[in-house]
Amino acid sequence: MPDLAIEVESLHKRFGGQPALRGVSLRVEAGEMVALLGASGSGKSTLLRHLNGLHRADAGTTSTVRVLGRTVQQHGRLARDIRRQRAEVAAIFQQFNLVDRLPVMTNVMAGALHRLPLWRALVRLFPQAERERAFDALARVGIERCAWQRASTLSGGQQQRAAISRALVQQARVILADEPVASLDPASSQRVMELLAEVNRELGVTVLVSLHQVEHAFAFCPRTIALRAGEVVFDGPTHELSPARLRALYGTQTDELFAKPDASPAPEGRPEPFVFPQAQLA
Ligand SMILES: Nc1ncnc2c1ncn2[C@@H]1O[C@H](COP(=O)(O)OP(=O)(O)OP(=O)(O)O)[C@@H](O)[C@H]1O
Repeated sequence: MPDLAIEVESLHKRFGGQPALRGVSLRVEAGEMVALLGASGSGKSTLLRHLNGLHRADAGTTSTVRVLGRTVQQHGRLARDIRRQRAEVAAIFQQFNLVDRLPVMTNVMAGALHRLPLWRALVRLFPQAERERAFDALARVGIERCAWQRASTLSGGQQQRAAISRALVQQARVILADEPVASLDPASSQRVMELLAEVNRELGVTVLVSLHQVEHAFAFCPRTIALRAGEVVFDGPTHELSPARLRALYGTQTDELFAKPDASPAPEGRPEPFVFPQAQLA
């Protein structure tokens, strides 16, 4: 296994002439859990989408992306074996992770498609071993009872947990999670972040998770990379991101990075979500 899971060198991306990423460079070691923090429009999704080749960097730049030691793209050209590379990299989005009309189990087993012969994949005929793997993965995230429900009947938090189980079935070595908790209530957000941290800690999966809100970075990610207007403005231990430092980095956008206080209590047996004291922001 390579020491570096993710290497980005001088990544540039423009949309319609407007820069979205301006020379981003970063490295993530295998086994790290890193938060990608930034206010709306700072370039988090755009960066993540370059890591699995869903976006191509600007042609004519020296932009380079390597994941798990293999080149994903260079100078705006995708690697020829990009599909094979994606097999080891799972993407979890804010929503629309699942095919609504299919059972949860089928959605989760889709993580195994890259291991199946084409004819089995086409008719979705999954061997028993893959079914068992999928069931174990659902049990790990605590939604095995939903296995045969349509995906559309799951709550937002359960859908994210199903997406994590699919990543487990995929046997991904890197998880790129793009604001996976942005549309969830505090308790569900906490659970989804706990699960990502557990997968990182217990299975050694590298996790790069983009977050709007700094509280989750403090609670779950030892390291944070912060973006502002397409540039890395901080890369270091999360605990060094004091409110004063955030204020210096983000100015009037700082408030966007903190959760609004929530009156509803956390469910029994779960810790209260971390809330950074708002007073310190002033
Ligand atoms: N497909 C696209 N076409 C045109 N502009 C885009 C596209 N995707 C992103 N952008 C622009 O690039 C910039 C960065 O957007 P991006 O979605 O990466 O930010 P973000 O940090 O993920 O924001 P959010 O937290 O709101 O999701 C923004 O100005 C956005 O409008």
